[in-house]
Amino acid sequence: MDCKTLVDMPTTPRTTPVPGGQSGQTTYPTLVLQDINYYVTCRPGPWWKGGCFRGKQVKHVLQNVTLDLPAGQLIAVAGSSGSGKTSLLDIITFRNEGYVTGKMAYKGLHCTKDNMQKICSYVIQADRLLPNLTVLETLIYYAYLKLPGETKKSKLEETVESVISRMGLKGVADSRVGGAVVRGISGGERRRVTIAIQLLQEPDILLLDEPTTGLDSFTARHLVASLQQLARQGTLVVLSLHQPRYDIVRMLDQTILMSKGQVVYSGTTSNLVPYFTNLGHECPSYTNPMDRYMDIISVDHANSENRLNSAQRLQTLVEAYQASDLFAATREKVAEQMRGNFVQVGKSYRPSGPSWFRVFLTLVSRMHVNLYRSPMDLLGRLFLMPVFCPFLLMFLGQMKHNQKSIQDRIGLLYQSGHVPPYFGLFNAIGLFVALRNHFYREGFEGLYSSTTFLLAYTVHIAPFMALSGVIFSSVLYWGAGMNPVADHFAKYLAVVLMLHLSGELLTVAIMGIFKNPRLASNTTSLIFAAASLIGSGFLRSLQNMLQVLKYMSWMSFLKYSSEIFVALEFHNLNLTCEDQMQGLPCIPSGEIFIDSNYPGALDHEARNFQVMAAFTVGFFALAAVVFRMVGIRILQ
Ligand SMILES: Nc1ncnc2c1ncn2[C@@H]1O[C@H](COP(=O)(O)OP(=O)(O)OP(=O)(O)O)[C@@H](O)[C@H]1O
Repeated sequence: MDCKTLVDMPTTPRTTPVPGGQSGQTTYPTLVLQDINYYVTCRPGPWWKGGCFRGKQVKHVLQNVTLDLPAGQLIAVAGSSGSGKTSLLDIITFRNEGYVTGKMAYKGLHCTKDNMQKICSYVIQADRLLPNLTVLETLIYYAYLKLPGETKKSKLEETVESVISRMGLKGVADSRVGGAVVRGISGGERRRVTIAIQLLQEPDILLLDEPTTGLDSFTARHLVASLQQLARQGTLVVLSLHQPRYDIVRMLDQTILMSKGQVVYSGTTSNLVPYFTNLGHECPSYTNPMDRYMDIISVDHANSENRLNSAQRLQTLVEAYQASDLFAATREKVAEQMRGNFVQVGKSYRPSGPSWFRVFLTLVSRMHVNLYRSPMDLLGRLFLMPVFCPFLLMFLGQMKHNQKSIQDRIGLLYQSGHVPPYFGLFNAIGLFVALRNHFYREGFEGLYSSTTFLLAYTVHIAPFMALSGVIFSSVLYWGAGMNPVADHFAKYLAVVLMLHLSGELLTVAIMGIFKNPRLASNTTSLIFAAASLIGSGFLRSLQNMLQVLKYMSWMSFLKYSSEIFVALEFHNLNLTCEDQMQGLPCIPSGEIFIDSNYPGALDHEARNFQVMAAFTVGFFALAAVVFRMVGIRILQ
């Protein structure tokens, strides 16, 4: 197969008319882009070479891109790395970071972020799926998140089944998706699941960024064939491709060739060879035309002479395209659509999505199932904190009622205040990252807000946290022989639970700022250490601290938990003086210890509980604000 067979390729029969089309003439809806220019600002060089001190540079990523993209055809945007393919798809879906000029319209309506989010689905390069769910479960959960609230269960399952068979996933419907750590379905199947998710809502426009990257030739061909079929059913399918193989090129109805942010060719794939041959760039026999044309439109950076020659050739090709009849026809079509003179198909925007409550329940259920399916994660969340108790008990044993036991009690209370938030941190670092990445993708699609996500996360961890906290507190409290009053134990447990939850929520908030989990972990550890140093009073008496540190200690949540712990443990505690150290006064009762080290702790109990609760709620609010302000990261 070679260039000749590509010329002979039949052009797509466009037979399905849409309402309003003139008889005998097919008028598929078209997405039109008019004079799109895209600019991004970037630093000239890295910061360690002084980039921070030089002014930002403006990069012209896309230049005067005018395209008409009709539905019903499989359209590919091809070009070498950095040619602007992803940027073009980003602009269509309003995911771009920089500044855009130009116009975009679909079905007679100017495109806005809101309406494009509703009619357009975007398959990014990476597959972000929860590894422990099966293919069927993944799609069912997405159906609950995407389809209108009134959709009946039977209809929802029918939709999922139809998408599964369209994407050829029947054989793996009950297989685990898997990921980097857990073995699951193949990479190609994962790609198809990602695409299937986007088909649940039957989008008008489906964009795919390099969907064949990393796939073997058979899987890639199968995937593109599925997309071709989808396009034939009337969907506008645009995919970006690096350097497609010949069998894939043959399936493409339209090809857009890009280089350095400029369109070098846009038209039918069958016209590709005659077009370039006319320009004096023949395609030798037995050559993949896409390889040939990709070579001639790329800028060769091997040396300055090659660079100059290839850049000049590119410029000539761009000018030739802009002077061609092909481009004139495109401009005319686009201008006509922009004038609104074409058939108005009407607003086919989807009905509103599911209710907030349905989305919330779906998220909680999905997070639970994902956790239950991973025994190690589940065991870690439940038992890592309690496993710490035997070590503490081995070290302390049953506490006595003598003078030395004061130090033991301080050590025990110190650990009681530190272990729960630190294990909250470990849990968040281990288990939140995958969910966060998932949220970035789904949040971008507008499926739910950051507050809904964080609320679902908090509700899903609550039972595990409660069980883990109850085991930890019971073993430590009764095992070490702390103040044996049921009421005191209940209050101790409440503080442990609040500390555990606060630690996890603060880590989650920090992970909203730092993408890198290790950086988030270190930052949160530092905050905990600082809070302990200035607030707990276990490392240094609060009475002897500098005044400024005393003021700062009010900001430490460990100040309040420590006061509660000390009041609970030392209240009504009688101590013997038999082991009194020479030169040191005997402390015969817990009240004396409280008065000299934590004055007023007994009276402040209610206030301390309220502040602890406020910190817990505050950390949740902080996480919600951070995720909202920092925004949803674009993860390709
Ligand atoms: N936000 C941005 N900041 C800086 N440069 C950017 C930004 N977005 C795009 N670019 C630059 O614009 C050019 C086109 O990028 P784009 O990702 O669209 O290319 P591409 O054709 O999709 O490449 P690839 O095939 O490697 O994914 C590149 O040189 C890229 O560095």
